[in-house]
Amino acid sequence: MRIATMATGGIGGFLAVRLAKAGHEVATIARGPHLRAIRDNGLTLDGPSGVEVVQPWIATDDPAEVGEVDAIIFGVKGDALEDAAKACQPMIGPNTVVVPFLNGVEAAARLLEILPEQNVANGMAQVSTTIASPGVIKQTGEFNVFIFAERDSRPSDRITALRKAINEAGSNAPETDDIERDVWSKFVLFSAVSGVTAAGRCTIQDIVNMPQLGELFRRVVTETAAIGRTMGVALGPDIEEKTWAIAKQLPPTMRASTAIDLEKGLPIEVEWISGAAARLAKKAGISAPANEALYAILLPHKDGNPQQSR
Ligand SMILES: NC(=O)C1=CN([C@@H]2O[C@H](COP(=O)(O)OP(=O)(O)OC[C@H]3O[C@@H](n4cnc5c(N)ncnc54)[C@H](OP(=O)(O)O)[C@@H]3O)[C@@H](O)[C@H]2O)C=CC1
Ligand SMILES: CC(C)(CO)C(=O)C(=O)O
Repeated sequence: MRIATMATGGIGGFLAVRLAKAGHEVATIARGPHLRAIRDNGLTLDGPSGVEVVQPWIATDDPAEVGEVDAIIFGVKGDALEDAAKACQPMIGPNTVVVPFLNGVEAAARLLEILPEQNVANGMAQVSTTIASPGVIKQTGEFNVFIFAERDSRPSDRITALRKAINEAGSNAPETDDIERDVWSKFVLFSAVSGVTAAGRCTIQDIVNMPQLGELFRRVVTETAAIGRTMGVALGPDIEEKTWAIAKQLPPTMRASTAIDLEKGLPIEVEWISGAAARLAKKAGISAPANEALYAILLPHKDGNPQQSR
């Protein structure tokens, strides 16, 4: 397949290495020192199963150099979505599928404001990866699951082809019969992991061990699940308990990317996580005080602290 990563950070870079290794033509869209390092030294994935290096089919900051592709792995931080969507237009043909893996529940709808309806799918990722240094993607832990589908979850050849490519490349892309439920299920978990580990400057272990943090976590989970249900998402009746059980199984020292970015003084995706929960709750006419409080606490740090991140 011809696949582009827009862009080539934690999500795009991980899949770019796996898919290029498996023989696909992968175009990596990147910029600045990261692009220069990919061009000079290849793209490296440093993970628990070792170090892999690939030379992408094309590495560029100009999607026009790539032309039409079969699929675009769409992974940028929430605030970069609109610019990235506009920039990737030259790679989109009538049957190109654009799969967003952003955290939150609004990426597909936001893409639809910019890209043709026929091109936009929906997805979510469970993996822990980051750009460790220019040209190098670091994976923490073994888990790497990518769930995606057409927005209405109907089967399609292009989704089947991309799933097959990702599965054959050694990652995990299971089928789903309801992508909206899956995106929301991750949001139920992530709104709590993100909000509490970032605002509490704490780990999963602290949440599990400290009753006060555990209580806050469970309140966020309950609120976010209620928002989803009010919006008509078919979340299971036991998602609250299941989410707490999942939290207890997460690596004890884990924190959300939001917490890690906050600590590094980088911009954080608060608007698309705690902020989205607060905003969607208001729209649905229900109250979400825990999400609102976490949003307010994190909001001053939304744009990061450039002095700290230097
Ligand atoms: N990484 C992970 O483990 C997971 C991430 N997610 C979600 O996936 C999304 C993507 O995360 P992740 O991949 O980690 O993010 P990263 O910050 O690692 O990567 C995003 C990359 O996109 C680049 N970029 C943004 N806009 C453009 C553009 N217009 N042209 C070229 N490059 C661009 C950024 O470059 P620059 O630095 O120059 O801006 C950066 O290199 C987020 O919503 C995240 O929450 C979800 C699950 C797991
Ligand atoms: C919690 C995790 C690592 C799960 O994929 C995540 O999505 C993030 O921190 O951004």
